[in-house]
Amino acid sequence: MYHIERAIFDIRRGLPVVIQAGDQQLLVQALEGGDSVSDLTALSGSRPSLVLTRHRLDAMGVSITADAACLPLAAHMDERALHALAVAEQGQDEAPAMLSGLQPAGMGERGAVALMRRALLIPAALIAEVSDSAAEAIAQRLAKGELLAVDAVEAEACLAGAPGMLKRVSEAHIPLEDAADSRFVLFREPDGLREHVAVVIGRPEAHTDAVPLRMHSACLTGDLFGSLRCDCGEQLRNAVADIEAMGGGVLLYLAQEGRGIGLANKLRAYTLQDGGLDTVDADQVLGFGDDERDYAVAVDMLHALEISRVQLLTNNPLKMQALREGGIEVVARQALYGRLNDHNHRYLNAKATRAGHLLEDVLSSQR
Ligand SMILES: Nc1nc2c(ncn2[C@@H]2O[C@H](COP(=O)(O)OP(=O)(O)OP(=O)(O)O)[C@@H](O)[C@H]2O)c(=O)[nH]1
Ligand SMILES: [Zn+2]
Repeated sequence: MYHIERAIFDIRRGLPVVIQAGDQQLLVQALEGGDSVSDLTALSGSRPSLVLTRHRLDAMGVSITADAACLPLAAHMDERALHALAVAEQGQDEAPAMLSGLQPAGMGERGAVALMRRALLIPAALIAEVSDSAAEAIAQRLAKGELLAVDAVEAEACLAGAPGMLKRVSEAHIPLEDAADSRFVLFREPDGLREHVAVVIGRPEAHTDAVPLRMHSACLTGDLFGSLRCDCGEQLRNAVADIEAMGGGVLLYLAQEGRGIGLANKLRAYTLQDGGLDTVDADQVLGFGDDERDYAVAVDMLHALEISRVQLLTNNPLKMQALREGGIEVVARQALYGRLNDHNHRYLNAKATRAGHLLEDVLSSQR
């Protein structure tokens, strides 16, 4: 894991890393850099390919069964065309004509996309096989520590986290406006990349039955700034007040900004939504699935807090399912709403119709 986390930092800085897939060596780079194609061509001695996810290809009208596919880049393809293919910031796509020659992604290519996802970048990768003529120079750079090499299998597994390895780091009493007796407990994932907070309200252990629980995914725009595009800020505050009124419980504040795609990608998705896409389609155009969140970390936090039976404050059936699959007993669900407004009603409608969220009550109040 040690190499993987360092590789993620290099990738986020726009540097190439080597992925070792069997006896094949691939150079991998994110798309968010500058002259990445020419740099990668020079370094590898071969022509790069672009790895795109099934979701991204689907959005361009190409259906594949594998998770990702690889497009050899034509010599004339410039950075702008590449970005149109992978990033889609311009909105709907001019891309399909450029998609001939797709090949199934191998282990190395899949590992590359997993690294991009974990790094919260666009889930597409530039990739080039290290040619015989470049092998010696690459070996020297690896030996000097100027380049990092990671194993393809480890790269592909980097999204799964390390169950049971979450570190409880620090805690403090933080009186909240709606819940004066609150304690923030900070947890850090073993690779050091993400931190999550459990807000322990009152004395959850006093519940002899199920502990009131909110699992809240971070939303900088809504939680902190009161963005009207979503209902997160109000849900967050209402959850604290509800848990206090229920006699105490826990709110898990999870580092899953933008349903796990990260803030940079959420802002891209918002721009695509301004062009007419709904919240699910916008994520798909960027290359993501309907919901990229994994709640294993929440299950770990509950284990650390010795909580195994909960009443969950949510409208999202996937959260209940994920907890049950993680061995937590969800004995009841309580709805949790924010207010509808002119800016968020399309978002909430899409959550209900596309993602199965239980929002009938709040949406029907507007009809
Ligand atoms: N990708 C993406 N994420 C969004 C958008 N709007 C809000 N979000 C994110 O969606 C998540 C919402 O989190 P939650 O409120 O915990 O979860 P939920 O799935 O709405 O379910 P409940 O609130 O529990 O019913 C946050 O991470 C937000 O940042 C959007 O348009 N696109
Ligand atoms: Zn939000």
